[in-house]
Amino acid sequence: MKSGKLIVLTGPSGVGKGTLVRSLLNRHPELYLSVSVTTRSPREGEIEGQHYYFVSRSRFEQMVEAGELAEWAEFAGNFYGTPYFGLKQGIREGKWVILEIELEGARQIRNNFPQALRIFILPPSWEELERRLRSRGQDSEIAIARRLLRAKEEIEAAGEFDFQVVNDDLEVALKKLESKLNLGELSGN
Ligand SMILES: Nc1nc2c(ncn2[C@@H]2O[C@H](COP(=O)(O)OP(=O)(O)O)[C@@H](O)[C@H]2O)c(=O)[nH]1
Ligand SMILES: Nc1ncnc2c1ncn2[C@@H]1O[C@H](COP(=O)(O)OP(=O)(O)O)[C@@H](O)[C@H]1O
Repeated sequence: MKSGKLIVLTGPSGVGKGTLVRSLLNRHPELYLSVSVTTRSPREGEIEGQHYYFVSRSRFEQMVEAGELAEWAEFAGNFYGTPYFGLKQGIREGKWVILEIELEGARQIRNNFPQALRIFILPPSWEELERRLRSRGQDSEIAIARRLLRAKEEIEAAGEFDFQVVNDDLEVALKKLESKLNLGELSGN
């Protein structure tokens, strides 16, 4: 894999990773999002193969044993992993592959693909992170509490990443990401 072609995006749940990635993908066709497998249940509106591949715990374990995942981790009671087939597909298409993954997975990628560019997304404040998680209105109180607990650990590890971007104003954060990734000007579409 050529240098700079693998991008890891990590940050606490609710910080806006998904929102940022969707905007980047809309504006830059050279980017490719790797779709993860997860044992989490689909949220309302989530589409199989687009947001995630939703699998059973036993299917996930099979994939781990068969060596089909480039990295995997447990997060807030569910398993998540990056299938090699998505990475390969993105590379075949000559694209920059983005992995939107949590901290443990990002650490595995650092060990296995040291050339990957690793970015950490920070919230403007703790209060705002909590507000975003709740306002998304997609998770139970237990799921939110687990995500907030994990968020503390993740934010403490932000310094391990190549650079950090604060997602306060969305457009400002997008521009910063684009400039760091050398993606050129937003087309505005
Ligand atoms: N290690 C790893 N983490 C993943 C993967 N896919 C998603 N995640 C992370 O798992 C965490 C939970 O994701 P999700 O349940 O969709 O919740 P959300 O981030 O709050 O929308 C987030 O930090 C994701 O970035 C993956 O393939 N591997
Ligand atoms: N810059 C921002 N300012 C205000 N709200 C935002 C911003 N970025 C994302 N959000 C909102 O915060 C919530 C969580 O965003 P999401 O992309 O789902 O986060 P993540 O993928 O990191 O869990 C969503 O309701 C989203 O619309």
